[in-house]
Amino acid sequence: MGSSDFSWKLADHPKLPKGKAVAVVVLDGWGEANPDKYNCIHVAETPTMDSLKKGAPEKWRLVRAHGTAVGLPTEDDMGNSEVGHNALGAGRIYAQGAKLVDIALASGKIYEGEGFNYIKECFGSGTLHLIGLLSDGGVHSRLDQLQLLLKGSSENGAKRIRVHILTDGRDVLDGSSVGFVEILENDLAQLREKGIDAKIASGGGRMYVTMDRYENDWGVVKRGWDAQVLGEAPHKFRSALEAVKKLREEPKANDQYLPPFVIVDESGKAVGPIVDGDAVVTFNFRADRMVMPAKALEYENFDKFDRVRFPKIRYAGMLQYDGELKLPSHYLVSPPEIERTSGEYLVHNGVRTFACSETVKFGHVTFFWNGNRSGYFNEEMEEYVEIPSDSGITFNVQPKMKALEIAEKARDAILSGKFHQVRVNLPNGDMVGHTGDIEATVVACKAADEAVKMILDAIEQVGGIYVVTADHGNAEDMVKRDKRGQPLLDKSGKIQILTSHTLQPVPIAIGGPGLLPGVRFRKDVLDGGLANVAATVMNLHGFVAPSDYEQTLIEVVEN
Ligand SMILES: O=C(O)[C@@H](CO)OP(=O)(O)O
Ligand SMILES: [Mn+2]
Ligand SMILES: [Mn+2]
Repeated sequence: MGSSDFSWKLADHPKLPKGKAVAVVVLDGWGEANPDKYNCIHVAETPTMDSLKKGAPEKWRLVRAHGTAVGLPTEDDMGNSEVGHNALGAGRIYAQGAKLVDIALASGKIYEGEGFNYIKECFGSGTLHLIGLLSDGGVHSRLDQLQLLLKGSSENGAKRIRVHILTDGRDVLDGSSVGFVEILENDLAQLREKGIDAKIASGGGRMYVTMDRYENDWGVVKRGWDAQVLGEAPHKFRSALEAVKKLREEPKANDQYLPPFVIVDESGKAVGPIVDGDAVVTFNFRADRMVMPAKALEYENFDKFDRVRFPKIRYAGMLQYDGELKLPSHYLVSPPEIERTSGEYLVHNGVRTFACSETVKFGHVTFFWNGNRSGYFNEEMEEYVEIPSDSGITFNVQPKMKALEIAEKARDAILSGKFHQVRVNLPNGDMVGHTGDIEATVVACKAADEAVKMILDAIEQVGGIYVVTADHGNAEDMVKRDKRGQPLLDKSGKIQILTSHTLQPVPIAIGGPGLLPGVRFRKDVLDGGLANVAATVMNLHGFVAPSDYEQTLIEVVEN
């Protein structure tokens, strides 16, 4: 598209009216799967979502939410919130961080870029620190990418390397941290044989150390800072393998929540605090949980916690994590250039928007929805409301979370008549699903269903339209399965709980009194995915989507 002939103006839809209130509801972690006792959505009472399903195939269908449909490298990649909401909001499929990093590593271009050259300046006398999530989950980072980066950095001049690991257990099985540490230790030993001084320097569980998001709890980032930068933590070990093994012996220990630890030498001194003259790379490609640590590492003025020491370092992200804040300013791989999102188009075309979730998912319907961009496009036209999440708990103890409060805000926004689009994310299925607590996840799904009902009732009252969908699966399958779909048992005969997202498709339902009677899902978009939703929603606002958007899922037939 030549910039000179570009216009934000969307063409009028030939048949669909403007001005209707459209509720866009995203159920986080709500996939479609066979009904059995590990399908918490099936087990839970979900009368509202069940009633929507009865509208199939004209008003209810499934869409793809994983793999290449959302820009991930392969069909074995489960969906996640970042790529899911990016696709929902942007209406196109972008090669996502995971894939862009793969390409940059495979071609070696990563070592020629501005970011690597920037940090390389420190390799002469400083240490290269790599901070990130240690697993092969592929949601925030990938082990094989870390392995390539270690090898490539050492071949490109790094002589002293310290890895600060975050254990996972959320995108991969709980307990798998031990195996990942073994692999990494093995790689580092091989580097040492080549004369590179390479070690693990600190660690901790991802949900307790470093990887908070949307400013829910700066204490999480501080614990990481203390271990990684200051070399201070309540637990000290001589090796990371010993650390994870020992810390996992605690009753109820869990990879996601391991306490922070530092690795010390024989005299008890931390082996790798970050000091003046060092280079630091956060090797996660996914944005949300890296924005807060990136601020701590990069901002001269910072008041979220006492950093004690703010070392003069050269810091680069694997990607740039926030396009609006340009944070961090140096990065190894350019992020996907997600531009002209549906949110930006709609405000240019007079659509007033309200978006809401609770803190842990707030950025999903704002930041991710808008292409990893913080802030409003147009403050006059948009209102984003964040309901504070509970912090410092695992959500199985509060499975209802703030679903009701989110629904109330959405209801009030709909009834106020001030907005054309009211967009929410209901976190329960996902956040509670990640805890692996099946009973609590059933309660969570019921709560999300009740929230959907409240929003649909408000739409009914104002004669509006609803679109109910999800960003990826999670709660619909809580057990690891073999190739035939049978639950897998561990050595002691217990089922292996699946805390992660899934490869399942997700439902999308449309309806409401404002929907013209002839509107239905087309039959010719068989492989429809989340990226097809933006054009669909634009139609429901009375517009035709831009020609480069993925096609709409709906058509209007004469009755
Ligand atoms: O919690 C997260 O960071 C991811 C899982 O790693 O979940 P979601 O993509 O749903 O945000
Ligand atoms: Mn999600
Ligand atoms: Mn999730």
